[in-house]
Amino acid sequence: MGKYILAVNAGSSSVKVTFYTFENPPQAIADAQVSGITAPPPTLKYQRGPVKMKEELKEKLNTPQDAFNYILHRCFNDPELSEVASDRDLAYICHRVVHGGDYHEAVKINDETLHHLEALEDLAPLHNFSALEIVRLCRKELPSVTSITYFDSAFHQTLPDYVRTYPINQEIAKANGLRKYGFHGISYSFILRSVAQFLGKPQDQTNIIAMHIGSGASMCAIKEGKSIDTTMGLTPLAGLPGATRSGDIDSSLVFHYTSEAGKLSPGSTKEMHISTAEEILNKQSGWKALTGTTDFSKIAVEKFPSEAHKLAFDILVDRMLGYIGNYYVKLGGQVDALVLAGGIGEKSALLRRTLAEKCQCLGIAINAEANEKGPEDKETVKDISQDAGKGPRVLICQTNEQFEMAYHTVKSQL
Ligand SMILES: Nc1ncnc2c1ncn2[C@@H]1O[C@H](COP(=O)(O)OP(=O)(O)O)[C@@H](O)[C@H]1O
Ligand SMILES: CC(=O)OP(=O)(O)O
Ligand SMILES: [Mg+2]
Repeated sequence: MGKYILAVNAGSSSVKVTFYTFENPPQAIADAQVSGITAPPPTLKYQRGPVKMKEELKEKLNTPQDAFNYILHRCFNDPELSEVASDRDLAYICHRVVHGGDYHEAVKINDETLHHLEALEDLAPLHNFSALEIVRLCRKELPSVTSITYFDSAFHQTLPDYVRTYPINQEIAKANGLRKYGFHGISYSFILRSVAQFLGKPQDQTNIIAMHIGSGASMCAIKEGKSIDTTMGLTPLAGLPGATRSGDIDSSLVFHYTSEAGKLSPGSTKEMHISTAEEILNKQSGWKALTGTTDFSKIAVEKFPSEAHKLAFDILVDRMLGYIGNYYVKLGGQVDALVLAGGIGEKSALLRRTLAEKCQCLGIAINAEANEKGPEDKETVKDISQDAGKGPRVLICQTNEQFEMAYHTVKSQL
């Protein structure tokens, strides 16, 4: 069996891949990311040891599967990365799968488990299809390597019944699996472990309000190490707005938006069925619809380029504040920290400052300089609070979903 782990995080517009050593904790030996798959030309960011590069790709990569295949062969053929040159060098491939239905933990892929996961594809076609295409590709091209799927939803299996249940006909709900699942759980698991360690507390005594704010954004109330509420729902559409997602809206809105809502969208394929309503709310909304950009670094700037940019920023802040208040109360005010993670949470000092200013009534204050500076490259958790002790601390956590999967893979084999 090979000695390395390949961890794959496939999104709709980007694919992130990291190779790790099989040791505790795993060490990254190479990291590659292709983004801009939906807005060509795609770009590759590649890091091997201290060497970092970024290039625009001439290749046509239409899907996350194409991007994964490209990255895999590029790494296998890189003479400077001779440790991983073929499937013989790999012990496991870990895949992030967003929707895991009722699965509580990761599963090894075989005919039966793959079949079960394929049955879930219809519940979350926009999110699961690409990941499963990559799983299928790995089984075909790298048949000697075991694939393990990790689910974003698994962390939220602890949601109480009254949180996970939608008030609709329960027979229909049960028959169709219609409940709140919640996502970004691989990230929340990384955040919980890292923050508990940073605070010097056991995980089962740690209470936090965690925020994973990237192109998909969500929040989670963690009480004594368990998810007790989260903003996403049956699918990642619910809760906060994102780059192209509306987040919470009145569900009847979509029938006023278009009479085609229930019809299949032009983006559907033979294998992947998406309704026009899903397409509009997942792909044509969010801050892209408001401002024309999916890049939040163009929105969260001191002098907003337009009223529309300011509105997009204010909407995100408003929705986040709503959930902070909600979760603060649900945690009985016993909150160790507000934790910001994800591309935006980790990089936008303006967002953090604005939230902190508006949460002063909870005893929250941040250190302006620490906030502006943000975390160093290898600093997993950074405390940016001003007055430790008065209210919850404010922390930045540089989350890492690929690491989390590799870490659990090593741990489960020890
Ligand atoms: N300095 C910054 N300020 C605000 N947003 C930023 C900054 N740098 C990066 N981002 C945003 O982070 C987002 C990507 O976050 P990430 O968690 O990597 O996303 P995902 O995994 O969902 O693709 C993009 O919207 C990007 O514009
Ligand atoms: C669950 C989800 O929204 O994932 P991402 O942020 O990677 O799109
Ligand atoms: Mg992500």
